[in-house]
Amino acid sequence: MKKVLIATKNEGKVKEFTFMFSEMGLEVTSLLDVENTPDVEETGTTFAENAALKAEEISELYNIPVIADDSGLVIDALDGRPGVFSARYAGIEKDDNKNMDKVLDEMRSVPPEERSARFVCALAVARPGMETLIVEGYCEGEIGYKKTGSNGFGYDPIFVVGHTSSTMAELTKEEKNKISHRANAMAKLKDQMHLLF
Ligand SMILES: O=P(O)(O)OP(=O)(O)OP(=O)(O)OC[C@H]1O[C@@H](n2cnc3c(O)ncnc32)[C@H](O)[C@@H]1O
Ligand SMILES: [Mg+2]
Repeated sequence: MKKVLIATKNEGKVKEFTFMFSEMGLEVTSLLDVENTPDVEETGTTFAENAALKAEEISELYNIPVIADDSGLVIDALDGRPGVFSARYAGIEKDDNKNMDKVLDEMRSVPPEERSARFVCALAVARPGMETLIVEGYCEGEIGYKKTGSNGFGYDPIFVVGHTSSTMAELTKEEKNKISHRANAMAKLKDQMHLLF
């Protein structure tokens, strides 16, 4: 089975990419499987810039095609925060619970009709000597009032999926991998995969 290297150290992402790429007959490896890989500095101001930074640095290092994901939660009532700072919103320790508590606290007096938000996922495919390909996927929803559900990862327990009353963390992995921002970005990548691997 052909392998694809995802330039991520996020276990939640690795599980979802493993599920979605296996449907294309591709096996996933990630930076969790490789010793002493660099932490790429995410100095970009957009998800796409950060995804490209991660994919290009790792592709250059190993001289192979690499995919990277930069993703996060964009909340309208917080002027788009946490955005590209989603991982470290409550501090550099990247604690999902603290991140969610900070968002719930900042949103505590925001009325129901103003709690709209979206997940964004930018995927970058970097190949030695070739132009980097970028696709983006989105998932609309709103911020709940408490953490509900135990599936998924990150901000899933406080994100109520649009037109449903379920949080992303209440969906099964099959359901999430059909409607998420990551699934929507993958769908755009799917018809180009034969060119890449
Ligand atoms: O950079 P890599 O190594 O991929 O790992 P990371 O966790 O730092 O990843 P990002 O920089 O892309 O930050 C993503 C943040 O957005 C959150 N996030 C991303 N996708 C999510 C999803 O599907 N559900 C919930 N939260 C998500 C996640 O918890 C992180 O806090
Ligand atoms: Mg990161």
